[in-house]
Amino acid sequence: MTKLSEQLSEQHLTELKRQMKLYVQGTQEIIPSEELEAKLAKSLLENRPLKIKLGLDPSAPDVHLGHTVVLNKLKQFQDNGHIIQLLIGDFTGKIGDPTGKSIARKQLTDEEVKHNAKTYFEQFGKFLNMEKVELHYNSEWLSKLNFEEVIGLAGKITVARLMERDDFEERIAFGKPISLHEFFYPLMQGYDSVILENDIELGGTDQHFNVLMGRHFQEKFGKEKQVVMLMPLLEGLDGVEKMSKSKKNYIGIDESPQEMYGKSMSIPDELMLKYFNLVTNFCPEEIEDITAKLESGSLHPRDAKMRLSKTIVSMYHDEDAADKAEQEFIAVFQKGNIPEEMPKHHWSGENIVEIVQLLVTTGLFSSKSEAKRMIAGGGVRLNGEKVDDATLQVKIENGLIVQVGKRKFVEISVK
Ligand SMILES: Nc1ncnc2c1ncn2[C@@H]1O[C@H](COP(=O)(O)OP(=O)(O)OP(=O)(O)O)[C@@H](O)[C@H]1O
Repeated sequence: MTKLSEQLSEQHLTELKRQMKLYVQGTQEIIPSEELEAKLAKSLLENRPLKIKLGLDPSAPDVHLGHTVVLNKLKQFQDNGHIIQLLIGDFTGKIGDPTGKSIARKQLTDEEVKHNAKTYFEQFGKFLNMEKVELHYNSEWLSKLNFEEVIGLAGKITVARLMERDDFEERIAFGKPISLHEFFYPLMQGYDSVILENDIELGGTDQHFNVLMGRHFQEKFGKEKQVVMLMPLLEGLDGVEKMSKSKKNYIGIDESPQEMYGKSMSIPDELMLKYFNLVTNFCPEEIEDITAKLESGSLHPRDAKMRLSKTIVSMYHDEDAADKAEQEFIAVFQKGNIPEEMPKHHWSGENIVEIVQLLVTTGLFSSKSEAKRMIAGGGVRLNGEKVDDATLQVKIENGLIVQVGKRKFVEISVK
């Protein structure tokens, strides 16, 4: 217990414990945890809300479930009366955040930055009360620094400290260039915290280096140091890589109920509990219950995943849409039925064709060898019948339904 918390009333102490428990839940790392407790204690004593910063690189305008991991944590703070500061890195966006990239990112134009930022705000309204959110653009202060001030800022950090960043180390090791301006990215992100005087900065664990810069520079400028809270990274549909727009392994929060449901059903079983933890609002007891039932075998993983998928759809659409998406999924994939609507392919070739050629011509595969592999794996059906033979000659008929895996369908139409 900190000294400050000793000055708290019983009521405040209970509140402090409640909030600490909430914020710690699901968070991967708090640097340092005792400072978070001290800041919360002070906030209760002085009846002053804390300021929580989230920095956003405006190069990714589509909010996906990965982003919601940090957004849900922000919402907890907002629900408890704290102030959310969203910082759009419009100035830094022009440089390009090198995090996780082995080459320099392309620089964005003013228009691109503005458009992307606007899209972010619209989508964040699904989580946060935007009327209470403070919006900041770092061009407000960064574009005003003169060269002397920039040199002053650079004098407050060593090159060795900047070189600790993994992707810089990697690029040097592989002989790839790093431009000097890229070194300024973490400096600017740190300086944002000096200006915003935020108490906490939130981010995914991939932001570890950047958010620590805020602590470093606030101290150098004689300010109270921010606490850093890092959220675990949510893997995408492939189950391996971080969910990310550029990796195309994401579930966007603006996607249709059917798309969202289908994509959620395709995540690997091993990731299910992580998704329950990070992207739903299930309480720890409910998740423990699901875990125990899965372990004992009394809950089938498919049923648990259906519950997850339905929850995700109802969070971003509504219960009715979630029910409908589920019913459709059951009809199509579990009973082996085919959907009412599917893409049509107007056939203009021979009326007898080899199955692999049919799969390539309809665009279901880009090569015959890929198509052959799928047939060998039992993933191709014609009018619901499994195809075992990759040399099968198919008679083209109007209304023929070609199916690949559980979710891809094409209907052939012949004029
Ligand atoms: N898959 C994820 N899991 C958890 N947090 C994430 C994930 N993707 C992004 N975040 C977090 O969301 C915040 C905003 O991220 P940012 O705008 O840099 O997106 P990004 O990582 O570039 O996304 P993308 O790779 O899809 O373009 C950061 O704190 C980042 O760590």
